[in-house]
Amino acid sequence: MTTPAFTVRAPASSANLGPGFDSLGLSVPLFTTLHVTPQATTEIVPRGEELAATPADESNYIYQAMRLAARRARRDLPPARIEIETEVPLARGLGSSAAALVAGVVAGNELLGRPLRDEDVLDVTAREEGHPDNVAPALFGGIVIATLDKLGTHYVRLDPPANLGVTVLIPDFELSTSKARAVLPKEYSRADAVHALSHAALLAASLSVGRLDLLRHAMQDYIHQIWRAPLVPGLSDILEDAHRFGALGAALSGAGPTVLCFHDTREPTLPLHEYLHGVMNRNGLTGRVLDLPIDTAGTVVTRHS
Ligand SMILES: Nc1ncnc2c1ncn2[C@@H]1O[C@H](COP(=O)(O)OP(=O)(O)O)[C@@H](O)[C@H]1O
Ligand SMILES: N[C@@H](CCOP(=O)(O)O)C(=O)O
Repeated sequence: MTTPAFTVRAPASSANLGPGFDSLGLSVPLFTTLHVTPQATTEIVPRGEELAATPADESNYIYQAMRLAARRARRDLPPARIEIETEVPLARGLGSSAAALVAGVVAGNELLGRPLRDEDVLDVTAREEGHPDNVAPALFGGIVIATLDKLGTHYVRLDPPANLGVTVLIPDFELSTSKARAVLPKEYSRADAVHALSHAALLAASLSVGRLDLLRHAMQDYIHQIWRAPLVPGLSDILEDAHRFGALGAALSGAGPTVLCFHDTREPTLPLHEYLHGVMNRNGLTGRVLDLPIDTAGTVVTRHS
């Protein structure tokens, strides 16, 4: 590969964290990376097995995202060679589409000489994807609480509390976000609404002041996980039992099928890994279990001279 003019690196994200449906998420250090070189014609080069099925032409989601930046800036996108790599598994609930969207909009903005501010990038990407709980952590890193409504996108970014780490179980099967949204009810009772808003508020507050002891209670959710559980074998068991193996709290990551557990980084995670592998085995699944820190950098642009 010739040296690109610049590289954009956007992280994966874990959305919802239980009750924070469409509003609360965090970023983890698995990256989608774009290497961009201005040249006379546009060339899209997806690399690696994970991206083998993604198009190598202008219909590629990342190129479409770059054009969104140009449209927002009312400019034409200059032609470039765009090489795409990713460590984010697609359609597993780790925000691969948000990482692609954010990376693309940031790359388009960079190619245009940065006419858009971070707030514009957030607004464009949140409107496009509809899930600020993925795009805001992918853009800013850390833990983000965000709202998206007709007044725009508003957010607060938190640095992760000390000693808080993440363990993810990433099954080998794909589950598209649209399929996992289609199983959700259209309406909820007042009791469900009160349960969700009180637990989401407690979760945001607990994360902001480092009350790790409250996470397990605060992460209870009846808005989306019970409806999605039939699509994710073993999820209900993990939500019920993971605390007995060291998890500080557990949730479906995004729309699944990945499951996220919080752990205390001062404690061994081997019992949790053994438990999670056991759940997969009992349900006839294969997959990976990884310990990850919470990413704090968000999307990073590196210029190569
Ligand atoms: N790096 C990428 N390049 C092109 N398309 C991508 C990339 N990452 C994700 N996508 C698109 O996003 C889809 C997955 O989005 P989605 O179902 O929302 O799951 P996820 O939870 O991974 O975001 C993929 O099937 C693919 O169409
Ligand atoms: N709040 C959304 C989040 C989807 O996240 P993804 O990583 O699965 O794309 C939802 O729960 O539908």
